[in-house]
Formats: sequence, C-alpha cells, structure tokens
Amino acid sequence: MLVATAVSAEREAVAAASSGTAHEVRLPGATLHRADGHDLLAAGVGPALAAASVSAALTAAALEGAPYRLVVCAGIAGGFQPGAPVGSLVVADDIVAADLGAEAPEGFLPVTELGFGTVSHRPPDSLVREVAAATGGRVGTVLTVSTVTGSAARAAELRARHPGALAEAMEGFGVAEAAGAHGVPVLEIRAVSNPVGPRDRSAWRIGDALAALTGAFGKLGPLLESWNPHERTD
Ligand SMILES: O=C(O)c1cccc(C(=O)CC[C@H]2O[C@@H](n3cnc4c(=O)[nH]cnc43)[C@H](O)[C@@H]2O)c1
Repeated sequence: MLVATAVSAEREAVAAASSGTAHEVRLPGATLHRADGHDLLAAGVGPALAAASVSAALTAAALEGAPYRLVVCAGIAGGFQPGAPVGSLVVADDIVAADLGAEAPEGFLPVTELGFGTVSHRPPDSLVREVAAATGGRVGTVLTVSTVTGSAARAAELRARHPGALAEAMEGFGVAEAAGAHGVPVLEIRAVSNPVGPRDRSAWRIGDALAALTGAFGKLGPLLESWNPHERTD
C-alpha cells in the first residue's frame, strides 16, 4: 500500500499510528518512507506535483515487480459546514476535480463537457464503507481544488455545483489520476483542519486535524493491509 500526503507533517501523522521504524527509499521524483510493509510519501502540495510524485512511486513499484494494491491519499482539509466540522474525518466516496474546466457566460463547464478526460474517481464502495465504520468518518465527496477557497461566495458556488461535497483539499484528484493510470484502486481520507469559507488562517486547527489523522490510521492498519482488490463485492 502507498499512502500519499501533501507535506511531511501529514506523513509523520500517518506514520505515528504504527510502531515500525521507517527507512528512506530514494527514487527519481519521489522519496518513500518504508515501514511495516507499506510506503509513505510526502507527494507535494497541489494536484500536479502529487500526481507526478505518486506516478513515480507507482512506476518504480511496478518495475520492481511489486505493484501497490492500493493508493491512499491522506491529509488535512477544509470542511464544508455543517457537514464536516473541524476535527472530523471525511472518507471520500467520490474524488472530484472541482476547478478543472472552463468558465463560460452560463457558468463553469467541467472538462468532460469540453470533450476531455474525467473529473471524478470513485473509490471502491465496500472499502469506503469499511473505513468509515472503523474510523467514525463521514462519507461524501472530497473536492480537489488548485486554489484554497477564501470566500463565502466561492464556498456556496462549490456547494451548489457539488451538493454531496463534505471537504476540499488539493491533491486527491491528482493522486487518483496517477493510481487510475496504473489500474490501482484509490482512497482519500481527510481530517478537517478548517472550515471552507472566508480565509482565516488563525482559525486552522492543524494540530487537532493531524491528531485525528493519526487516530484514524491507528484504527485502519489491519483493514487496509489485508484489503484485497480481488475480493471486492462492488
Ligand atoms: O503549517 C503546518 O504546520 C502544516 C502542517 C500540516 C499541513 C499543512 C498544510 O498547509 C497542508 C496544506 C494541505 O492542506 C490541505 N488543505 C487544508 N485545508 C484546506 C482548504 O481549506 N482548502 C484546500 N486545501 C486544504 C490541502 O490539501 C493542502 O495541500 C501545514
């Protein structure tokens, strides 16, 4: 399994859930922290760098003859209120690129309406349900944005376009695109550090969110390690 976070503080929060000592594996384009049979990667902020880093890790694993069974995108996120309060955990049932497209006089057009690509990746249903049950996480759409929302108007616009959205972050769709290109299932787990809305960096509760991430992964170890994509029922 590969767990991809944006920054090293998030990677360390995930690592704190297991007792094993990690060693570094340096690859072209990515440095893995390997412990207890899984790899952790601080893949960078934003969908492009996250996709490039995860793609490097997936390619290296495939060339070694040991492909990953699962890629998990994990980290902190903004939560849409009141569905995802600060400190809560969100498990994505849909990983959606919210700003990939074009503006038109009639509104935003997703890239799919321009005839290109995709804007959504759906993690395996059964795994989403099991992870949510084990962690107490809320299940919903997690948006991937390249610009952190900073106004009530933008938050309302995103909610209108994505009524099922519980959280926004900046890497999920990039990680999912990389995993999808390798045919590997993907999951996104986010701990809410701040409300989505008017920018107020002083209101971010990063420590609480990182602690929630550690708590979640503490409950997930055996479930994720033993999950077999070939036994999926969905
Ligand atoms: O300053 C720190 O100590 C620190 C520790 C851990 C993480 C950070 C980050 O700034 C991570 C950036 C990361 O967080 C996601 N994020 C969090 N809130 C939002 C949001 O409201 N909208 C979009 N993204 C959000 C995002 O995935 C960033 O990559 C700092």
